[in-house]
Amino acid sequence: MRLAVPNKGRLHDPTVGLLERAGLHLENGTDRQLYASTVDPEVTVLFVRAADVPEYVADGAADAGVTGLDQVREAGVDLDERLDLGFGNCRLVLAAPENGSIGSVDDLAGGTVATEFPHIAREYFAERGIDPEVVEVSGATELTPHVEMADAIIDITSTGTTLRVNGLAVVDEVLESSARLFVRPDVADDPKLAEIETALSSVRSAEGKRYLMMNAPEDELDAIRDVIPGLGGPTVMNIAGGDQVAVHAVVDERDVFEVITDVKARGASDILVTEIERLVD
Ligand SMILES: Nc1ncnc2c1ncn2[C@@H]1O[C@H](COP(=O)(O)OP(=O)(O)OP(=O)(O)O)[C@@H](O)[C@H]1O
Ligand SMILES: O=P(O)(O)OC[C@H]1O[C@H](OP(=O)(O)OP(=O)(O)O)[C@H](O)[C@@H]1O
Ligand SMILES: [Mg+2]
Repeated sequence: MRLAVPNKGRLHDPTVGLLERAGLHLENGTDRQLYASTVDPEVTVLFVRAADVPEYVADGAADAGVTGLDQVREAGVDLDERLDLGFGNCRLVLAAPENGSIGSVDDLAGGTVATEFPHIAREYFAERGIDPEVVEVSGATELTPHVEMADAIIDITSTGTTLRVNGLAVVDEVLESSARLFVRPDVADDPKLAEIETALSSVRSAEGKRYLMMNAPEDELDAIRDVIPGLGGPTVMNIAGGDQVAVHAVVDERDVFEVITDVKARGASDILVTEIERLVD
């Protein structure tokens, strides 16, 4: 199974980090290398531009890939989306100079729009029954309205800083995007893909969770159970030769503070909190 992942840019580090945490350790991936083997001899990673991932997968050079939904929509290829990976969250928006003449999509009839996403742009305008000229640029799109190249842009925004410092305001949202695992439909049932998917989603499931361990008086167990909002209830183990039990539970990170206070008040001791790398349901 070949997995195409971004070789640089915003999605590279989080993708490699996710593969590592999922246990798919890259064996020989260096900065300049374009492919790497992994601990699984059946899984190879290809490093390509985020924008090229959809084509690599669709053409069969790779079987699955990680990239933004925006890139898959722009490529116009037919891929199955399997997992939202929880990073690369951004919005593709139509934006125009603040306080200018473009206040709605319709104001762009007969106008010009600059974008790195011409395919998405043309589709978006066609759905709205207008046909502005779409000018393709390969970066610094936010500049184009200020040099009379375009009346508006369709570009990525996340914090909104780039739009703001360039005096642009959002006119409409075109697409909400994030990094996802995409596969070619004909490999959808491949058992290796299921393994990769389980590994990646186990990392996602563990995010924001903590493993809590404690000793507790056996006769307080019910009271302690009541205050642990665990995943399917805590695991309880007898400790030989005493009236204490060991209680283990998976708890939401944001509940940990309160749970510790509550279990301590019910006699728990030796409380340990650890991070969880992966959680396979
Ligand atoms: N500001 C952002 N916040 C969150 N995600 C983003 C942001 N900008 C881009 N992305 C996501 O990351 C993907 C890749 O963008 P990135 O900027 O890393 O590469 P690029 O500039 O298109 O390509 P390259 O660096 O190879 O020239 C985008 O398609 C989008 O899904
Ligand atoms: O809303 P913000 O948080 O400001 O993010 C938006 C900016 O991020 C991306 O650019 P990037 O930083 O990836 O630079 P690039 O143009 O070189 O791709 C995107 O093209 C926007 O310009
Ligand atoms: Mg970019």
